[in-house]
Amino acid sequence: MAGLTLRGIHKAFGDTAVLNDIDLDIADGEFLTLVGPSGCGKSTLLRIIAGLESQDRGSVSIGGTSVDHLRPHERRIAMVFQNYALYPHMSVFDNIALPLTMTRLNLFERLPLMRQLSPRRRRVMDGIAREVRAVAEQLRIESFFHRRPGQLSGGQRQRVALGRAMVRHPQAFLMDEPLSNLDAKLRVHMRGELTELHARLGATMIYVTHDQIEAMTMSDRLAVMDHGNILQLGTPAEVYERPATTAVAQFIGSPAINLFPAHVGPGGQVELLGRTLPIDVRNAPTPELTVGVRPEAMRIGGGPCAVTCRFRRRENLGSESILQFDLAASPEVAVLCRVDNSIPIPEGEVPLAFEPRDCHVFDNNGRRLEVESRNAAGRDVRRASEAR
Ligand SMILES: Nc1ncnc2c1ncn2[C@@H]1O[C@H](COP(=O)(O)OP(=O)(O)OP(=O)(O)O)[C@@H](O)[C@H]1O
Repeated sequence: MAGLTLRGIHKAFGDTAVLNDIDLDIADGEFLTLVGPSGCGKSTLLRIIAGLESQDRGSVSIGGTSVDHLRPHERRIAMVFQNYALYPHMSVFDNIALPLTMTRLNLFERLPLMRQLSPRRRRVMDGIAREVRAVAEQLRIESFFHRRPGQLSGGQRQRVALGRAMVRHPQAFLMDEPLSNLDAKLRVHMRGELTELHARLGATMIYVTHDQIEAMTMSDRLAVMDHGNILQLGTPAEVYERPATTAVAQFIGSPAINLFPAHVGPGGQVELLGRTLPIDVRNAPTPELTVGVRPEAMRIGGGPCAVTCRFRRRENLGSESILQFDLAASPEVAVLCRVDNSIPIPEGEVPLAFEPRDCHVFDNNGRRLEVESRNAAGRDVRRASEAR
């Protein structure tokens, strides 16, 4: 396995730039996820790493060596796609063995007629069969070696596609939304399997998804992308706890973060919908602010930090519910609150409270401010300085 380095990767289709000078270092054995909304450039970046697309500028290195001049199959990286890309007329065994038969048998030896006649072919195929079996055991797919892809479930097909990637012992795995064709239950199962596989193989994996739950649960680090830029690179916890921009805050976290318009009050504190919050923003670069509070940080009830809302509807998730409210002052602003199901459904106008330390403050350009806030007892709970 190997680490990867991307430097200044730029790509445009016609006049439209889809990747803007991307720099990224992926450590050997790391599980890095490219996550972001549809069309932000994730797949294009992956295809450039694989050599399936060429960049306009910049370079890709694998294991410290530039691969810009190499064709896809020479880069020794394996790509797994959402549509599996299996050959429907071939058995599972033949699909997995294909990368090995293509490189180890010559054209003549690949002819069906030669199966019995060439002793060298038999020897090579015995070796290939051993390797295919070893990979299949890891993925628990030996029992359907003789089936065709059409006779498998989506999860089984995805495992076959993984097997075909693994058998090549690539320097890195590139995965483009590999679970997106599976139903919800199978996705959860395969998430676990992929995480275990990564731990077992110690493989470098670059994974593309627009599903932020996959990104949060599987990755060592996330690169959150938007409009061809990496907005933030960090561990799932860092990105969730300290989103660098409003766009990252909105994309990471489910249900999505609540965003409220606010500004710097006369005393240099956050003023939100007529209330002064004990959060020092004297150093904010713009007077207009946005305050984000995650639905799980809001509770029904009053307090020094609260917004008045009107109950709209409840989404029951089993043990807990997402309650949707309209902001009383601006009914077009939806406010979400994640609560335990033991809490009675509120009626009419209710206050929703939160702690100052749970507020994410952003300037007018959507950039995070590291702020100083005081808790109810008046103690400082955060230091001030700009995050980026
Ligand atoms: N071959 C192409 N020709 C022209 N435009 C393209 C081509 N491939 C991709 N694009 C455009 O480049 C942008 C980025 O596409 P890309 O597939 O990388 O996005 P993505 O983040 O992977 O999206 P999704 O999550 O929907 O797969 C999109 O606007 C897309 O329409």
